Amino acid sequence: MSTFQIEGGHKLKGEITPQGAKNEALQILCAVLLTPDKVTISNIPDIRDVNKLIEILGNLGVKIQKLGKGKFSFISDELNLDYLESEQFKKEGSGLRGSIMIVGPLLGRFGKGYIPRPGGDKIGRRRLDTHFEGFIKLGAKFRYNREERFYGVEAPKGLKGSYMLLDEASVTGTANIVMAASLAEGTTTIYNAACEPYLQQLCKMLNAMGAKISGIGSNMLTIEGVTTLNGCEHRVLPDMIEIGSWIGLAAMTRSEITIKNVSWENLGQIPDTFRKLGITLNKVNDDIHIPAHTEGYQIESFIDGSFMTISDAPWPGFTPDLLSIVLVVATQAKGEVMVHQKMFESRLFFVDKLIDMGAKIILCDPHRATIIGHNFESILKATTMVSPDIRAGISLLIAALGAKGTSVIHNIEQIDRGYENIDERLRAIGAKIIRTE
Ligand SMILES: CC(=O)N[C@H]1[C@@H](OP(=O)(O)OP(=O)(O)OC[C@H]2O[C@@H](n3ccc(=O)[nH]c3=O)[C@H](O)[C@@H]2O)O[C@H](CO)[C@@H](O)[C@@H]1O
Ligand SMILES: C=C(OP(=O)(O)O)C(=O)O
Repeated sequence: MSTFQIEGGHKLKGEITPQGAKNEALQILCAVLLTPDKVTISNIPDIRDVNKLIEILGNLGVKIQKLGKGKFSFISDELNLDYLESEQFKKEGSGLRGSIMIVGPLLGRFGKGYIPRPGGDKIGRRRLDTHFEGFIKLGAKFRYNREERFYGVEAPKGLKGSYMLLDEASVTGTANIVMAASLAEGTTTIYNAACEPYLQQLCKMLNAMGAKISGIGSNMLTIEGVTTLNGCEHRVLPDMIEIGSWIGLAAMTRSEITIKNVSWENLGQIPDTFRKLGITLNKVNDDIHIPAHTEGYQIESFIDGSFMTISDAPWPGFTPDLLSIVLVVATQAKGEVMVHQKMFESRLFFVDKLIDMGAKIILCDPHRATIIGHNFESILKATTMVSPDIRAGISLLIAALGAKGTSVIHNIEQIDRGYENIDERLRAIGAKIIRTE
């Protein structure tokens, strides 16, 4: 278990460039399995989850070549599908959430796909019903081995397009079904589809490979199946969750920071949600400039004067992955806000650590927390803590950078799952942070 030692209370300054998006990269990497041709992908983040998925692809027989920083080519012309039934795969496949998305492409192209119960953040129940109900609608036979927690789908005669109304707008579920349906016979319509930029990017990539997908960006996707897909080149968008994390970091440390090349048109509600906390964000070309909030920042109220609530919703709503950041930033705002995490049941428990540091937070129930900001009149105290999940981890790191004294965060592997080389990048803008293995 590695550790960060963070000396808080220093102003940061400079530019930071976001990495490629973790959740997009996980989808895009799985899509390379759909074609025997070469697929070249750039802006792939060098993070634990993505590297684990690349390793799984390698073990499946995908020929992988590193072409430069974040740039790889993949050729899936001779796959070793026996790997899917090996003990090694049971271990490796369960190491991350994103591995679930190899099932759709394999089912579409080879008529079978298997997966152990995938890992990812322990932030509440994370069911997979939407994925498998979708595959069943496309004609696959489903089996689940409860003891081994191993899922399997088979369609030896191929998949047939169908209409489906998803029970929830699952991000990885939609990606999985879209990939399978691209190689099905006939037309598939997915209503209540998720439509995050991750999915828009995946659909654009599939169309570049010869798929026929329309409705991109909406919650109704129509996919006319094709018999084969070909190679393509694709570039992953900047990581909007990292961008939101750096906005929070700038506000909490009252630092002037420029976040470079953010792809403003793909940020949805993110800038305006931070503005509701009173944070000033300037659009300078495709960068976000955050001035030093020397006088602090004041949380807005709703038009009728009522108490601000920030909650998550499927895209184009506010992403649940940034609520932990919103929460930590609010601890030093002027005013009060309720954070309502609707999707996940166990993602707010990390507030205990912030309360230990002196933050005024009432955890109303597992989904809702009320934060009463200090307006920098009282600074958080340094502490020692364990990072429970990726976004709580980065939130605690931001809290530590804004706190007085030296904090220690254990289990930083959680942070490394999603943030590339974070200590080095933060040191480059003036943070005092040391990693010990
Ligand atoms: C690898 C990856 O891409 N992970 C992301 C993906 O996970 P993932 O695809 O696993 O998440 P899902 O979209 O399936 O759902 C996440 C949770 O939200 C609930 N739910 C979902 C949709 C809905 O309309 N209502 C609802 O309550 C689900 O029951 C589940 O508990 O999407 C999540 C939701 O944006 C993000 O937190 C994860 O970072
Ligand atoms: C919940 C997250 O990731 P995963 O779905 O990979 O666990 C996240 O990125 O915040």
